[in-house]
Amino acid sequence: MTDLVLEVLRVEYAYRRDIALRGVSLQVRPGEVLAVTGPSGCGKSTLLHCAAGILRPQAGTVKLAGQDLSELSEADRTRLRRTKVGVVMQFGQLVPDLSLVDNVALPLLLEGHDRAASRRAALGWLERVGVAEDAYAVPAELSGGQNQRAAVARALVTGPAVVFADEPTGSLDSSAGEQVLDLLLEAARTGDTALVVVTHDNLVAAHADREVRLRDGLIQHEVALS
Ligand SMILES: Nc1ncnc2c1ncn2[C@@H]1O[C@H](COP(=O)(O)OP(=O)(O)OP(=O)(O)O)[C@@H](O)[C@H]1O
Repeated sequence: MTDLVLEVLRVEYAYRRDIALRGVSLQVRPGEVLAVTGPSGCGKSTLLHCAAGILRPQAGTVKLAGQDLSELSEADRTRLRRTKVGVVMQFGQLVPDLSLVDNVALPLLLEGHDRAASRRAALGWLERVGVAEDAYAVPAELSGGQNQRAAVARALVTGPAVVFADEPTGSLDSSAGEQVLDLLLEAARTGDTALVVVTHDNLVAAHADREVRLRDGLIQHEVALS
């Protein structure tokens, strides 16, 4: 039994002729915070999408919560993503027509939980991230910081094994960014949810346990930070 929540082994990914990853390997333990850094275009987002099971690498393997993604059917991959993975993107990417509470309840509803229980859990998470008073507003009525807090709540509501965050503070001012970062770090420190965060933000990287720096689709170096 391996004590790893994520294992990426010699992963390669190309968008037609544009090679984004040239054989990247990394491992993440439960509750660990890994920052993925590097210059624009080096492959950070592609790595995150491969690790989260959103993109299928052309070579190499990704094991998420002990399961080799290449051995799963599309339906099983989707199910694993829904139950074990939370995702936070730079601009929240909430469903625009749904209120915050319905956005956060959505992953639970998709898993077949009943509506009342899903909404109760969603409200609880909106409270924890500090936007409960905005629960019935739609994203366009709220600030980027409020939306991003709700996106964090949506990522955590299923109790995932790992949260993948792509520049989660990139669209926020520094105070809103720090609050969102604190919420993600708290989930890692207290809930054993690992966090893999792509970032250009030195503050985010400084809070990680480890930093993996990419360059031209390869790991340039890996640093233990704590
Ligand atoms: N959908 C796509 N189609 C074609 N090429 C792509 C696509 N997405 C990314 N690429 C290319 O793959 C390479 C890696 O891109 P990726 O977005 O993973 O890098 P990144 O490090 O996350 O960049 P940034 O910091 O600017 O977000 C780049 O050369 C990019 O142009």
